[in-house]
Amino acid sequence: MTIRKTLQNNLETGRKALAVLIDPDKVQTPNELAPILRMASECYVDFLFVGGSHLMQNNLSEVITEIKESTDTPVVLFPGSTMQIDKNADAILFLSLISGRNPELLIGQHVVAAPILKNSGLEIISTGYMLISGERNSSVAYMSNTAPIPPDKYSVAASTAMAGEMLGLNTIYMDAGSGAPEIIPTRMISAVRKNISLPLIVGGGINTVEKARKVLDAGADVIVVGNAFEKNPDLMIGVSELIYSNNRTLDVH
Ligand SMILES: CC(C)=CCC/C(C)=C/CC/C(C)=C/CC/C(C)=C/COP(=O)(O)OP(=O)(O)O
Ligand SMILES: O=P(O)(O)OC[C@@H](O)CO
Ligand SMILES: [Mg+2]
Repeated sequence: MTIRKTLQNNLETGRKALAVLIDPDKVQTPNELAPILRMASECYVDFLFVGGSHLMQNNLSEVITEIKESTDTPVVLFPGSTMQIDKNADAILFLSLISGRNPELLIGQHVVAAPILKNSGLEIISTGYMLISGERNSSVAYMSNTAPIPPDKYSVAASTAMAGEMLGLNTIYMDAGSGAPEIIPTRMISAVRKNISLPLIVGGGINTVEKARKVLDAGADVIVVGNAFEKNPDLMIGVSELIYSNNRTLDVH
């Protein structure tokens, strides 16, 4: 089954999913990934997202090879640019930065990437990527040269997601930015959830089980955790149990 289909089924059944974000820049040699990959294979992890807003090292393909050697969990590229395409992954979030007004990130890089992706064998998951601002400027906001949506503008967020759905995108990804001190306000997540019927991915600043619960309860279908697992891989146990306990209840019925 494709990842798109899995996400669509999850939306219909109420299943939730956990994506662990691996930043290739945070490892000097691929074997440094061992602790996080071991933890991910022991926990209930649905996807491994791989990418960064800006990569300093040219090690994406090595990192993906290492991941593929140690786990069957689907690897989904989460690219900051067209340079982050690797056909050994399973899928790619084909991000269009719909919260911004930078044409390069709305459609420009997509035109460049399209012929390469077409022959890559990667599953393409078109994704309306929405940055939400917090008290700190995120790497993505800076790198993309775009203004994120203010955290109290719920109707702007909902309308942006609705437009993404009407344009035919497969998913919406709301991101507070990597390492954000606060998660996206739950009222904003709910406002988006109520107005679209696409799988909703939410990430940025999820660094406790309680924050993960809030984001899931507000309506996220997939939560993405990066920084917190890099600092403390053991946190994956609690967060994945939260997802598992939600999904297990659904299996019983
Ligand atoms: C069309 C293709 C193939 C590429 C373009 C993709 C687009 C439009 C990207 C939009 C903007 C962007 C730069 C997104 C990057 C998102 C990302 C991988 C964030 C991961 O977090 P970091 O911001 O790297 O975290 P750290 O600051 O912790 O390193
Ligand atoms: O690193 P964290 O804060 O978990 O963020 C994950 C991801 O949504 C960033 O783009
Ligand atoms: Mg990074």
